[in-house]
Amino acid sequence: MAVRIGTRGSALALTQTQQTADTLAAVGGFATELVRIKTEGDVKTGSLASLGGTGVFVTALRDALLADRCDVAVHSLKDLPTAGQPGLTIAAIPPRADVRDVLCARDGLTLAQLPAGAKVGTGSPRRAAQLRAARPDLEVLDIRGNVDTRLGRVPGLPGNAQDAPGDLDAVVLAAAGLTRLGRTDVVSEYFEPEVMLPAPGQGALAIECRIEDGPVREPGGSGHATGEGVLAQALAAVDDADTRLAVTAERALLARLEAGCAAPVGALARRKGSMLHLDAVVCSVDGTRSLRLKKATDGLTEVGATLLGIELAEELLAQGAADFADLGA
Ligand SMILES: NCc1[nH]cc(CCC(=O)O)c1CC(=O)O
Repeated sequence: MAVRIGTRGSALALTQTQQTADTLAAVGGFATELVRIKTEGDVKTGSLASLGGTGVFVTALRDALLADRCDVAVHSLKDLPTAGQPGLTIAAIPPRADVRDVLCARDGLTLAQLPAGAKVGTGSPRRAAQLRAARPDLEVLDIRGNVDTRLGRVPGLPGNAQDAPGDLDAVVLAAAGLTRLGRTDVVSEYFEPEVMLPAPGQGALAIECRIEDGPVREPGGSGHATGEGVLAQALAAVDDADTRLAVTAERALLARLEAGCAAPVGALARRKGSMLHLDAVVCSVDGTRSLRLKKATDGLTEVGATLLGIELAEELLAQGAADFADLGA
């Protein structure tokens, strides 16, 4: 019987779920079948920030797993609330894609080349704050919708109809989504993490399943003791230890800040040799205040990564991050 893989219906979700399904099928030697699940985030309109609550894209997929309507769900890790779901486990975190945010501007313009007053769209307070910090003279607008809808608002981007009207000069998106969709031709600039720190978990996927179907995880360890089933073995095989460590640190920071998915918080952990380095920024949404700190650890275990995230969050809080940033957003 085929392993049922739950997915949202957006082009990005379908693409990344299909790619993950193909990898699992190849590694595990079993058949897979995609099951489409509608989520609250797909149904409601209004700004993403105003939808409120974390995980609008996630709840329906989790419900489907718990109700045995699918066996596996593939999430964008940055959309996954830091609180786990009883009965489910993040069974695998595959190797991370490009973590950067990108500018998709008309006429191939870079951020520095956009004229004063140019309209830049993003639904993310984190991106808005870092954009405003870099270019206070821009008009940053709150937008939402799937990747194609956002790109469609910038006239003349590759892939948009020639005569399509657009109301924005640029939008900011994640490189990872565009890469998965094969749409990096719309990118006019890749933002290095020094300019814009990505969201915790950006560029990574989380493969979730019911606990009893997943690999048996070693608490405090960095690896897996593999469970019995073919699905558990395939999940353990696609898990990437360095990506798991990095996102563990980023998400521990977010959790300790008690910050929601729409909070103006950027974080990026990277392993270099025997050290795990974590950079984090907390901003006021108007871009006038920000606090950016970094910290490293040689504790390359999930416990070490978690402590790194908690300690850096506590340093941010001790220096007043909660006073100027709306962490509850
Ligand atoms: N919030 C929507 C979302 N969730 C994950 C991605 C991109 C892929 C990723 O970061 O893994 C996107 C679109 C975007 O931010 O451009």
